[in-house]
Amino acid sequence: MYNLEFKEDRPLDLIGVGRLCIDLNADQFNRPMEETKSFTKYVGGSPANITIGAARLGLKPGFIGKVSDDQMGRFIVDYLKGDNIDTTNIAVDHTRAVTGLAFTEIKSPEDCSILMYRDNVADLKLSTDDVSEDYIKNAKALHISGTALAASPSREAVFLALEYARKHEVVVIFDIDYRPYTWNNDKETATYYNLAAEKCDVIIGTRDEFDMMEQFEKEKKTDEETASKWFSHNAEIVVIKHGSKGSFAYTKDGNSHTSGTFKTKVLKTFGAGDSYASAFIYGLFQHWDLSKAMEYGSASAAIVISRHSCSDAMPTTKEIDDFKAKAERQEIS
Ligand SMILES: Nc1ncnc2c1ncn2[C@@H]1O[C@H](COP(=O)(O)OP(=O)(O)OP(=O)(O)O)[C@@H](O)[C@H]1O
Ligand SMILES: O=C(O)C[C@@H](O)[C@H](O)C(=O)CO
Repeated sequence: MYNLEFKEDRPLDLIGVGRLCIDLNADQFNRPMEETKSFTKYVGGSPANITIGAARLGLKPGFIGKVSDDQMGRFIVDYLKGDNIDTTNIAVDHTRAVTGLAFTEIKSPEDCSILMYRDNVADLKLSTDDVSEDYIKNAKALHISGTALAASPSREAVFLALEYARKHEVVVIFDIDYRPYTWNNDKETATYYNLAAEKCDVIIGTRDEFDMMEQFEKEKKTDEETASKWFSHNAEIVVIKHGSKGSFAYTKDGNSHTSGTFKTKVLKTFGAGDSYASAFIYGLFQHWDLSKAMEYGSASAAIVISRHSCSDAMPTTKEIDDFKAKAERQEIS
């Protein structure tokens, strides 16, 4: 089992921190973006997606972020309000910064990519002035996304939020969320990721993302070695995702868990990580054992990758329960 203490008397369950952007998902599938004629607009940004997913499952989330002072910024805030997400700590930029755009390309169900426009984006202008200690101390958990560490002043805002969270015994969940195009070089990336990850209680990432974080080590680590490294800091749970092969989770008490995947009709692969994370985190809030939380994450991911969007596609508990009841399991391969 794991040792996470959520302070149950606090009004907010989970505060997301970081990227609020717009996904523009290709309407014409199975072709390169050069041939795409139209896109559908959705709210995007990994931390936004995870927060929306948590709200869809019935948690009470908040968000610390910054949006552009235009129609896109207002679209994002209105959408979050529609999911009963507290938006009181989403600041509006006044420097003419823009909303990040994530154009998605669906060449085939297995060959999807994301073209991200990230210059002068409002989300990376989040500053320490936008981070409220009172807001954070009223939450059970804080969820941070690694990409928010990519540039100042967002970087410092995240570290301040981390400090407040640790001071007030707020559980910190770190989704590595490594997006190379947002960073200047690998060494800088790993430096900041390590400084943040060392303070977190739960770390979720793919094997490649952990390899990036651990690049200063003498040699590449196995999943077990990765877990034990982060247990030597503050981690209670380490989750390592392996795409269609499933996921592995480790707890500080030496136990490990594996989860296979659910068979699904894949339309696009992106969104798997965010939907997995939101449902896994929901499971932690229910104090489920890790295998059950991982299974919930896998089911949520299987639903979302069969749909066109990420945020809009985030399922409710009923949708996940119905899906699981009908789906066939593919054990870990
Ligand atoms: N093809 C698939 N079929 C069924 N389930 C899948 C598939 N791909 C991923 N999943 C599920 O989603 C989870 C997360 O996927 P993955 O390991 O690709 O994370 P990620 O790289 O963070 O995702 P994303 O593509 O959203 O960035 C997996 O552990 C698995 O449970
Ligand atoms: O995180 C991003 O900026 C891209 C997301 O908006 C997109 O939905 C995705 O890749 C989800 O994993």
